[in-house]
Amino acid sequence: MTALISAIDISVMRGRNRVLRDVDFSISPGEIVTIVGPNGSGKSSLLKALIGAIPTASGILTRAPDLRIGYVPQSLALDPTLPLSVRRFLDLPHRVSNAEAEAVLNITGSAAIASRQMTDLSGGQLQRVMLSRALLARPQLLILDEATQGLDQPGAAAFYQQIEDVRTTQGCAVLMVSHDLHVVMAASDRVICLNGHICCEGHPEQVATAPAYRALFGTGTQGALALYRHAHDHHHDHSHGGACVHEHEEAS
Ligand SMILES: Nc1ncnc2c1ncn2[C@@H]1O[C@H](COP(=O)(O)OP(=O)(O)OP(=O)(O)O)[C@@H](O)[C@H]1O
Repeated sequence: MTALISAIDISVMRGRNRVLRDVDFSISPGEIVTIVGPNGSGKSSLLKALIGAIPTASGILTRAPDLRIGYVPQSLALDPTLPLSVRRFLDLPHRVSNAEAEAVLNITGSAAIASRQMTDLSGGQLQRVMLSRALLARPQLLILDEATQGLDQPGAAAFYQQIEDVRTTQGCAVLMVSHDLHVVMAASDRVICLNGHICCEGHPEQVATAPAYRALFGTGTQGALALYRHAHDHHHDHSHGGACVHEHEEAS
């Protein structure tokens, strides 16, 4: 199957710093891939490099010709004094027909809130509206950068379920950055752990049972905290399929 995006050995500079090195990555049509990693580990930089928003410093990056990408941002800064309904929001930056708007709002279960003000929406409703707008592009690849920030755990789980449904019905691939480890593990085909480089990747089940993953994330719902204290003192096995060869030193 031809990859939508493929990266071989890429590195990325932000200012004078090399924030990503030796990254091999590809995503196939219909696949759900999640990137996890500590703050500052280069997750957003990788997304931006993959879509061409920032340059790569070395390596080979290939995107499928005319690749259609839908993007769901982390959050949205809205002027609370400016009236803006959900329906009008979908017209930004390009006007869309009522039929198109209805179709995407139906997909995300947001049809009932079409006339509501954007500033009155709950966090979960807002994410669904932003997902609706991303779907207007009829994306082959949907990209979400920490799209569930601010949602509680049930809210995040429901949103990821929605993403899985969208993948099934729309047939798009999904690439997302997330901190909700316990919920994304269930919803992803492949998980990539990033910390300036790919430290570990594979199918969630394989990654979840790998000793290195447990050392990174712990086994309980608070395991995510371990990630932030992760000391990268390990060797790498870049083969796909979840094998993580780590000599890991876990703080705490
Ligand atoms: N515009 C920029 N100019 C210079 N350095 C930057 C820029 N954007 C990010 N960086 C640096 O690049 C590194 C990676 O940042 P990036 O935002 O990709 O990480 P992240 O894993 O997405 O972090 P977080 O989880 O905190 O969102 C960080 O050290 C950050 O300070």
